[in-house]
Amino acid sequence: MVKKSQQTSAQGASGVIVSHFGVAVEVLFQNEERRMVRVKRNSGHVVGDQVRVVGEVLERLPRRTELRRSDARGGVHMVAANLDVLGIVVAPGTPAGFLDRAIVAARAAQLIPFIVFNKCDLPEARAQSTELSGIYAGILRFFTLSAVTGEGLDPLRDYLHEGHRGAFVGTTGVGKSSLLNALCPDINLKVGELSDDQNWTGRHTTTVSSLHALAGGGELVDTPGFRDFGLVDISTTELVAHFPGFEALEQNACRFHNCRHRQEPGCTVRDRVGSGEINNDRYQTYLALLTEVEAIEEAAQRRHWKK
Ligand SMILES: Nc1nc2c(ncn2[C@@H]2O[C@H](COP(=O)(O)OP(=O)(O)OP(=O)(O)O)[C@@H](O)[C@H]2O)c(=O)[nH]1
Ligand SMILES: [Zn+2]
Repeated sequence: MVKKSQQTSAQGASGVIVSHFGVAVEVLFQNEERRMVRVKRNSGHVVGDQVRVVGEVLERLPRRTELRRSDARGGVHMVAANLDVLGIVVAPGTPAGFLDRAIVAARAAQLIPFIVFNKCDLPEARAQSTELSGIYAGILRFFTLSAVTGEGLDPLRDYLHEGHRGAFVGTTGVGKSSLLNALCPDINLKVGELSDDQNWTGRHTTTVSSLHALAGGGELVDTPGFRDFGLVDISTTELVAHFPGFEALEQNACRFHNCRHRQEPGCTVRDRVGSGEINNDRYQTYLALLTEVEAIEEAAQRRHWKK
């Protein structure tokens, strides 16, 4: 009997990268087989990459989406490929502005964002979750839950079971790990098993990132290196195109195609704020964020000119 993976070895067998150990990746093949394949450090492969394996050579197939992060020194790193959705996790006390930025960044990366308001068991959670769901629940999926007590987890499970592949982002301490553990109980177990394999993982087991299939459908990517880092900075163009609250705006609604919706004549956004169709609070939040993003862009330009 020739195994299916051997039959297809000439053209290569295709699969998806489900774990990354720095010097090796684990590939899950279409026939459900799993195998480790060595890669060069910084080879550019990430979890979620669709690959073809010929012998020991990995060929990466084109990506649908890319999730990237920036580090403290402004470097940009790829986190995961081919995600569909991005769960933006907040909890009581999350700084205002984080949500809008994260939503814009997700949409710019062609991921569908959804919001998880975690720690709803805390007494101070109620007022803030009501306020945020009032703003966002009409715009995107909004889940209020507690990763610790399990309250409110089922609607999120159902959403993921629709077949989405996603990951969670959020500031430190909002409960991303707790949420992953609650949704995929096998997560700790898996990491433990793999770290016994010293030949492949060596000292680098702590940086492993992995893709987990949920029993009822859907997949979640655990991205340990992502926890403390922000999403890649957004540009003014992305902000204008993706700000939550401006969804109903048709393309080229304003007189100028590159309208920033501030002072420009013929600005449909300002008209709609005037008529109440666009919420004024949302508009003011947009203007504040626009000013901030412009300042970041100008500072980057100045650094560029000095070089
Ligand atoms: N009360 C309450 N506490 C929670 C909940 N979820 C997480 N926590 C607590 O919040 C703290 C941080 O949780 P983590 O899951 O480590 O948060 P994280 O977002 O992964 O944090 P980083 O790894 O630093 O980014 C822990 O003490 C958790 O026990 C929740 O639903 N309710
Ligand atoms: Zn405008």
